[in-house]
Amino acid sequence: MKIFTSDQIKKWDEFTMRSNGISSLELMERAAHSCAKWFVQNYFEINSFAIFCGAGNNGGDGFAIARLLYKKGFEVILFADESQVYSESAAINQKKCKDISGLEILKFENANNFIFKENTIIVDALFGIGLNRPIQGKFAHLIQFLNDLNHLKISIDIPSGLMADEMIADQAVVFKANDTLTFQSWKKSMLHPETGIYCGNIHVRDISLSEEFNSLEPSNELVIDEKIIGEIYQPRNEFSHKGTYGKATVVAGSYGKIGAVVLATKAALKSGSGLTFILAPKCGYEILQISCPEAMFISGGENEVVNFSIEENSTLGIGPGLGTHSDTEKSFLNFLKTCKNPLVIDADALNILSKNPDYLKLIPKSSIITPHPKEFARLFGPTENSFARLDLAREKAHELQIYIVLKDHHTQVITPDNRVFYNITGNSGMAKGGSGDALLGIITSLLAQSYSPENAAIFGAWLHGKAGDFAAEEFSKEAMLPSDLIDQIGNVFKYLNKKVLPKNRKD
Ligand SMILES: NC(=O)C1=CN([C@@H]2O[C@H](COP(=O)(O)OP(=O)(O)OC[C@H]3O[C@@H](n4cnc5c(N)ncnc54)[C@H](OP(=O)(O)O)[C@@H]3O)[C@@H](O)[C@H]2O)[C@@H](O)CC1
Ligand SMILES: [K+]
Repeated sequence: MKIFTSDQIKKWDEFTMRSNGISSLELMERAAHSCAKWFVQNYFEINSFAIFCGAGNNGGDGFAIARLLYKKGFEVILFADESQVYSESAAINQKKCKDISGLEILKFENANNFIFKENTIIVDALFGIGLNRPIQGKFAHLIQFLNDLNHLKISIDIPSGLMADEMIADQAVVFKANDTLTFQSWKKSMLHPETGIYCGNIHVRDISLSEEFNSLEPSNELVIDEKIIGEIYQPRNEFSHKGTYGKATVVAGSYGKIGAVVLATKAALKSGSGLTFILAPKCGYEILQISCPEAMFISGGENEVVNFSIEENSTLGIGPGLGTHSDTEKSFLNFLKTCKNPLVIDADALNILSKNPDYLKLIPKSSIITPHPKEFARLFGPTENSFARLDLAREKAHELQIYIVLKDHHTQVITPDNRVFYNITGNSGMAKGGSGDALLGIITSLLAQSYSPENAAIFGAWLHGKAGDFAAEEFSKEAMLPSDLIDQIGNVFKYLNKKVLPKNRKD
């Protein structure tokens, strides 16, 4: 799914109106119906809504939703500033509400003294993607007041105070929603931690904006959806053998950190590589042979990996629990000098590379590195916020001609040609030591199976998150472990074959 800027979304709305032969008012009605339907489906038992409407088309949506919910028998109260100059469509919808005798429109100021019923849902239709400056004055007071209410809060299109594609100022006032019903596609600000925190759960509402515009309009930022995954995933060929699915080698571990090797290896095995090898120190030999009997062990030293004797033609994932011992560092750097094929690099291998900017030049072209924000900062320097971090990652991915999998709540896969793929699977239950080791194993395994580096990174990030979601469903976010995530990889492949492929395959 492409991510568009607010200007592009406006063009998309206009293109749709022209090509469908409908007015702005009709498109607004479509959007409002879609939201009203969601409210009925999800909150049928709650019959009270307080809807706050601004002067633009977002406010227009609010008025139209109020009318639709009222007509369905819900109790609705509207708050608006009657002195504001409404957009054309908002004015028409405001008038339609005024004409309904049971639908009261109160002033914003009245909200302070209004007694909201305990189960009233607060709906934010103050500002949408037309916000063009920080919120101040009476709107800021109103939003602060609403944020302090202990009620369920839902934003229409985007929480008021957020711009679709920009970072917010330090002291910005933003409506803090539990859920956001956004039209047609994700907005960039919903995917970054500093701004996404205001959105709650995102529900993308399909309002049938033009498919033609969507395919023609360029965007180098995308959300990894199931359509993309359906196109990447290659189901296994029944007439195949273990040689068909490549050789993956996990290069990892040091004394006391053999668990990281187990996790990375198991994740690689579960992701389908034909042959899986482990290059680890001897101290982990028994643990690894017992916990990962399907993998073959190659000794890389006594307590650390100091010898990169790699199985021929195998794809390497390097880093988990590797340690940064000077001998490990020396042999890793020497190995890199001879290495031409793309690698997957994480954790301590990244920490070694961060010691000297010249080391970065040793990374083979088209390799995939998987830093978390702290590792990223060690490698490339600090940035002010996640938007700036992404910009720097784009610069570095291009300069080094590598793929960067920037781990975050919405992990970003950045390609050497400046595209960004945001992952929307995964959850906070994965914020635990060991999750990253599993990701390295998954991506290495996919790369070994001849997925291109780009597809291995995108598919790997998605698969990892989806397995995490399945694990959270079964064990809770708190109790789920990275090993539970690995155990769910099989269910994700089953899901892909049953649910995703039939929808997305043309052949
Ligand atoms: N038919 C369609 O196109 C459809 C559109 N849809 C909906 O429309 C939304 C976009 O609507 P929009 O463009 O009217 O912008 P919106 O955010 O409602 O308000 C902008 C107004 O606020 C003002 N303003 C800006 N910043 C301000 C500030 N800080 N403090 C105070 N005022 C500020 C600005 O006026 P200004 O003061 O800049 O002259 C302007 O009056 C979109 O998110 C979706 O919900 C859907 O219904 C689908 C169909
Ligand atoms: K809003």
